[in-house]
Amino acid sequence: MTDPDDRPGAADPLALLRTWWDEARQRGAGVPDALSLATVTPAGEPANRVVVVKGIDAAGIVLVTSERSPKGRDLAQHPVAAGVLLWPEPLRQVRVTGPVAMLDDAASADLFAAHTRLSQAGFVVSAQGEPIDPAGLADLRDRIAALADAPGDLQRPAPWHGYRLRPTTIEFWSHDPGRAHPRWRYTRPTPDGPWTAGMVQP
Ligand SMILES: Cc1cc2nc3c(=O)[nH]c(=O)nc-3n(C[C@H](O)[C@H](O)[C@H](O)COP(=O)(O)O)c2cc1C
Repeated sequence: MTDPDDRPGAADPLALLRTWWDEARQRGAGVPDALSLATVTPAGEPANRVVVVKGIDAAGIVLVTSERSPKGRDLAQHPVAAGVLLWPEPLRQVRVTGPVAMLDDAASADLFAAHTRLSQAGFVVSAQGEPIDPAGLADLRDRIAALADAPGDLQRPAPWHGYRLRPTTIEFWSHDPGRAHPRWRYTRPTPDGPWTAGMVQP
C-alpha cells in the first residue's frame, strides 16, 4: 500500500506531514494532535511526554509549553528533540528529529490567545511541574475556574512560549497488511538545507 503522496519525489516532507496530520484530524480517531516529544535532560538522560501539535508549516512543527517545566529546561540546555506522531486509521507513524527554538513574544502571544479561556486560566494558575499536595488539586481547579470567570483579558505567563521543531529528519511509516510497510526517510544536513529522500526496509 503506497500512497502516491508518500513518494519522495513529493520533495517537501513537511507538506506531506501536514497532509497526514490534516487527514488524521478529519478522521478524528485517537488523539490526532498528540506528539510524543523526547528531549535530553541536563544529565544527558532521555525524557519523553506528549504535547499538542499547534501547527505544521514550511518552517516546522509548533508546540507550546513552559520554559520552567522539565522539558523547557531540557530544551534550554539541549535545544534538540525527537518526536513521534501515531495515527490509528490508516495506521501511520511519523518520526521527526531536529533543533527546537523558542518563538518570539508576539508569536507566543498569538498562540496563547488561540486557547480557550479555561486553558489560558490553567496556564496562568498552574506552575507546571511543581509538586502539589493531592488535597490541593480541588483548590487549584477552583482557582482556574475563578480566573476563567473573571473579567478582562488574561496575560500570557512570561515562562509560557511557543516552540518550533525544525526537522532535519522525517520518516513516514505506513502499515501494509502484507508486512511490506513503506518507510520513506527524508534527511537534510541542516533545517535550511535540501532534503534527500529514500525508502528503507520495514
Ligand atoms: C494529550 C496530551 C496533550 C498534552 N499537551 C501538552 C502541551 O501541549 N504542552 C505541555 O506543556 N504539556 C502537555 N501535556 C502534558 C505533558 O504530557 C506533560 O505532562 C507536561 O507538559 C510536563 O512535562 P515535563 O515534566 O516533561 O515538562 C499533554 C498531555 C497529554 C496527555
